[in-house]
Amino acid sequence: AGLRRLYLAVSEIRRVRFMTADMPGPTPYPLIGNVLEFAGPPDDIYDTVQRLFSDYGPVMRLHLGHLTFVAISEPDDVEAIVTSAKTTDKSSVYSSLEPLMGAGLAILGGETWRRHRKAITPSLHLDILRDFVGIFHKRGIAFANQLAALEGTVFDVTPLSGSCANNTICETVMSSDVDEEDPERTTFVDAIPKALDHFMYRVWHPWFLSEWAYSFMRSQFPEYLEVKRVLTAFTQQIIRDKRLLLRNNNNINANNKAPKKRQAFLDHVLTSEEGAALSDDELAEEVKTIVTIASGSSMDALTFLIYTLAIRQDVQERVRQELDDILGEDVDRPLEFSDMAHLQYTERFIKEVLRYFTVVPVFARHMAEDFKLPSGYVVPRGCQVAIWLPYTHRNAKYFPDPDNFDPDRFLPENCRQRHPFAYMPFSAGPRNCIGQRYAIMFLKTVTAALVPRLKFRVPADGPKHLGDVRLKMNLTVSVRGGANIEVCRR
Ligand code: HEM
Repeated sequence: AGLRRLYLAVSEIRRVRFMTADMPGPTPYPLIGNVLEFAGPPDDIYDTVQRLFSDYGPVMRLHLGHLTFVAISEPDDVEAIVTSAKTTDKSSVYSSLEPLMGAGLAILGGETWRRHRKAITPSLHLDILRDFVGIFHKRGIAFANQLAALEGTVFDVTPLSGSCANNTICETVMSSDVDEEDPERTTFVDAIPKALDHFMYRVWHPWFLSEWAYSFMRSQFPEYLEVKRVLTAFTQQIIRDKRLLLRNNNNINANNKAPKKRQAFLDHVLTSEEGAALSDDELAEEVKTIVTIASGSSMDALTFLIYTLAIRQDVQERVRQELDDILGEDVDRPLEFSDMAHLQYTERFIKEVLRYFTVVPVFARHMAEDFKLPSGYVVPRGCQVAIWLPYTHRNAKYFPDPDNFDPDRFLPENCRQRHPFAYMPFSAGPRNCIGQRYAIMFLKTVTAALVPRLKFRVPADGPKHLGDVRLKMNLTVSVRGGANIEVCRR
């Protein structure tokens, strides 16, 4: 039976290779395929994919060991993949993330994914997010104070954005105050990019996707195990703390005192009808997924936002002006949910940041059946389809003068004619980001806390133009060499 399975697997690989042979892409070597393209330093990978894509795109075939990826970028192709009910299963490479990030929504497939998605989505409803604005504001002020204390120095804002994002996520997931000084928290935030570095390394060296095979990689496996331990220990702690808090709240109720207002995401999942579909263990895995994914992506988004303000003083001034108009004399007034709709330039600015620096640059699906793309290629079953968004987001057909940073591209009159799938930093369709609105509200509120208090700039040897910013990627994109900035109080 083992031999038969091997024979079938090899036949499938040969079928995939045969059916993708006429697609554009670099010439593969036998067995290893195109992995040598990525043999340089890991920090080069982003530039390598961009280079390959401009040579071969908008549809490109890559063989990585036994896996074949078809990378797409044209909005019609992307739309077909992300909206089809037949292509909701994630690429098999993501399963190697499970020990690090949990068996949660981002990784699961089939019926289990559907059940989890139904259980979780209602707990990020707008009515619930409304309650989070106060936490976003509080965390934004704490972040502003932390940055103000660094006045007179040059520093990489990335880890600090990471702590702000993680403190916020934990507080909104848990509804308890977080201990900012907790060394476990700092270790956890540091572990997220490391975890993603391991993941990326294994994608480009796919024979290490199995944990067993990776254990032979003596130079990396011990650190991998440590990262896994840190991520797991921290999320277990969150759930333990939450249980304790719920028990204490119940005791307060029993003593007939006023119960604490429930507003955390986890409270909603635990008490909602939909959330009951998840067992305790499944919920623990979801918390692990959400805390790591949300912290990691929000960290990079917040860093790009601040870095853009530092490089583009004119944009910073317009954001400040808008906040000045909304907050007036009272800079200390906490931003409220009702203010969100008035922050129109700030919203366009955030959208443009997420176009210009696509935080999640690529995501991939597994093809269970042959699938004909609108561009004409047939993607065979067993193939992985990767959506390479930086190419889409910088396509002059949809974004004229694409390397120019211009928030006004997102004025309603400038969006009307645009293909709806030309801009999708949060993906789209049934597997889109469940944290999209959360992320936008978080970024808006933190911007409103930072900009009236602080002025950002880059040091003299920093990039003069946004186009000079070099990028690197693991699962998310970040600034190569660190997002070094200076701040001064206003
Ligand atoms: C600016 C910040 C963020 C960006 C750019 C982003 C982007 C994305 C993208 C592109 C996907 C689709 C990935 C795929 O199909 O493989 C995704 C999925 C997901 N995101 Fe986000 N995200 C952000 C913030 C958040 C936040 C704050 C949360 C939670 C509160 C979150 C939770 C998730 C989850 C759970 C999924 C998986 C959904 C599923 O597969 O059903 N994200 N995100």
